Amino acid sequence: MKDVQNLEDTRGIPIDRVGVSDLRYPIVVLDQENQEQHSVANIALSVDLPHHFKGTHMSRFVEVLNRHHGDMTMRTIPVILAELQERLEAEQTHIDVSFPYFLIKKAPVTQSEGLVDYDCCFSGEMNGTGSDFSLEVIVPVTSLCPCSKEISSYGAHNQRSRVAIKVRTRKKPDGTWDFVWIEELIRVAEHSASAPLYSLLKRPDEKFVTEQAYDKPVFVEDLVRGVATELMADERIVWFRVRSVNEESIHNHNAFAEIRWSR
Ligand SMILES: Nc1nc2c(ncn2[C@@H]2O[C@H](COP(=O)(O)OP(=O)(O)OP(=O)(O)O)[C@@H](O)[C@H]2O)c(=O)[nH]1
Repeated sequence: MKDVQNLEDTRGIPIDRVGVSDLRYPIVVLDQENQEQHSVANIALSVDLPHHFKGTHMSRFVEVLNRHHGDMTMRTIPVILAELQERLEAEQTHIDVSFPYFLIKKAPVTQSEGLVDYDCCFSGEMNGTGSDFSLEVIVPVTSLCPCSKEISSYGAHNQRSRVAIKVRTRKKPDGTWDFVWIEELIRVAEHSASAPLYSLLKRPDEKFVTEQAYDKPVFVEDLVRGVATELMADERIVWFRVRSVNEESIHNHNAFAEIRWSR
């Protein structure tokens, strides 16, 4: 059977990234409370393709993924990237693993438990000079406007905000990266907000979070500065990007702010 992918291409045009995307796959990630958590990821795997190759070997991406049975951590991802380099004879390999992470949240007064979902993404890259890993968590929170509260006789406009925190951690002497839990980044975002979000609130809880938000008004600028302050003080973090988008309740548009920083 002819191997078309192995034919030569004569146009002299290398391809930066080629591979598979939107591959839905069951994964297992580390969970601070329960050791591990099962989820379903949307995965993209790719490699670079030198100009003289007609095509990459797409089936091998899935073969490599299958060998790891969905075990997705900052320790297994470099191994997957190295295997992709070898199986696909590639210089550069990339992986993006996007998945929902669920946290049991206890309501502030009744302690009623409910699950809140957080969009997360592990991204990894490996090339001839080294490797890179980043973790991103998008944390929905409440923000209540300081200006609205100050100028109004009563009430203040408030809304849901999505705080996206993407971090890179310090590389240790053994070549692995310092570890940061998803839960830690969720807490950092919630510390900067007017109030956290919950899935289950009884009336005493609703009263609590309503007054909690009113007592802690924050601009979108305060949200990102609060996160930045905490991450800058964390020696494990060597780079971060924090971006908050407020789905403004008084406008038909959003407010946003972003800080990028490296140590
Ligand atoms: N490079 C490339 N492959 C494609 C494209 N469309 C489909 N394919 C894939 O080509 C794959 C088969 O090629 P290979 O992965 O090389 O399969 P193979 O040659 O049997 O396996 P190896 O011996 O490991 O190379 C199929 O799984 C298709 O998904 C495309 O546009 N480009």
